Amino acid sequence: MKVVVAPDSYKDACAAVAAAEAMAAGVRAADAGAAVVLCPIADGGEGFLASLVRAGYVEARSVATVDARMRERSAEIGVSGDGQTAVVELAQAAGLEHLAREERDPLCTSTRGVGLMIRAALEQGVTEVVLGIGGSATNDLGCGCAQALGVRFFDPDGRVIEDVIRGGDLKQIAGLDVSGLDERLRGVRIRVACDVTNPLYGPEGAAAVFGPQKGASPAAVAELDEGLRNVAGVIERELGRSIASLPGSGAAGGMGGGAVAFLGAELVSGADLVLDLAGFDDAVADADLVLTGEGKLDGQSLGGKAVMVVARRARAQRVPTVALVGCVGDRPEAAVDAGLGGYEILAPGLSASESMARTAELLVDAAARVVSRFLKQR
Ligand SMILES: Nc1ncnc2c1ncn2[C@@H]1O[C@H](COP(=O)(O)OP(=O)(O)OP(=O)(O)O)[C@@H](O)[C@H]1O
Ligand SMILES: O=C(O)[C@H](O)CO
Repeated sequence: MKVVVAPDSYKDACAAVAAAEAMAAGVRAADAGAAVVLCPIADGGEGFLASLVRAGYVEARSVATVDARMRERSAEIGVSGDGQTAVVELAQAAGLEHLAREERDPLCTSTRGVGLMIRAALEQGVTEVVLGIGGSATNDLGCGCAQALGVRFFDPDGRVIEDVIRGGDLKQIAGLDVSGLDERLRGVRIRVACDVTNPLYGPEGAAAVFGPQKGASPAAVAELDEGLRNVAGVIERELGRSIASLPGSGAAGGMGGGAVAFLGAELVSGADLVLDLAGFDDAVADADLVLTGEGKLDGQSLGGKAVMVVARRARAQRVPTVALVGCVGDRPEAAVDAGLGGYEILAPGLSASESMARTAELLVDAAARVVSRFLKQR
């Protein structure tokens, strides 16, 4: 038999790549001759590139960039085997993890380094850029990134802002000009995998929800929120694009919205993107079964959830999907009604903490159980 294993991460318990390896071991324990294809899933945040490299979807190349406080640093981008697609992870440049606690202040940080990495990707001659965003130290709506790629911003007196734009500068922006955008971006498709679906501003927006973890005080949050609102208005007026309530617009301090407005990017589910890179649809075409999974399966907001994306794509080729889950929340049957073939709880008898500590090992057993049952029923 052939099984495709495509788990999400089990938050706080097991990374997606390790989960996929454990599932594969379980499949082989039940059927030594089984062919197994591993397609672990990742969201756009920190670790996006590393997991795509580990999964073998892209190869890492070293590039020069700057961190959120504009200090030079070396980072990595990923390039696919055919040289057509580059993967750029925002957190490699503008990640919060590169700043010491006292350096964290989204009024003073910028996504300039992300723009430099996109430039490096364009130098490789790719036709597609996949940008993973999240885990940022920034709240600049991607203006620093756009500036590095040729977008010009103007102050209320109509003067070009020459300094690198940081979160604290957003409220001064009164105009912009995208005509100087790097020409190589034309004809390059940019897709953005966001780690969250928040809108740009307001109570659920980038500054209010993620500003504090980046070091913003309540006053700074209010200032950043006002800045995001201001630039969204400028974008709407000058580019005719409304980004405020796009889901994911508020990811990475507004980088999601900025990528759409300045770079013509599409915001997509990380799961769909990763499955494309992994060649999931081709792998499923002649498969008998798909295994997916996550920490907790519940019936709420099933839309963009990785396990449901996997189930939908497998079902389109009439291949059943079973989710191996640590535990269930509210109404897990809703997932089954929405197209999941079924779910298997790793170890219903164990306490949550014990189950979490032993996730990888329990995944081997659960995958073996599901496959044995599947073979018996055939
Ligand atoms: N092995 C496990 N056994 C029991 N519970 C687990 C296990 N692994 C994770 N969990 C539970 O699942 C929770 C995380 O759920 P999940 O991995 O689905 O992430 P999420 O953030 O809820 O959802 P999503 O990744 O879809 O955004 C953990 O906080 C924990 O309560
Ligand atoms: O970078 C951030 O702001 C968070 O990870 C949400 O995207």
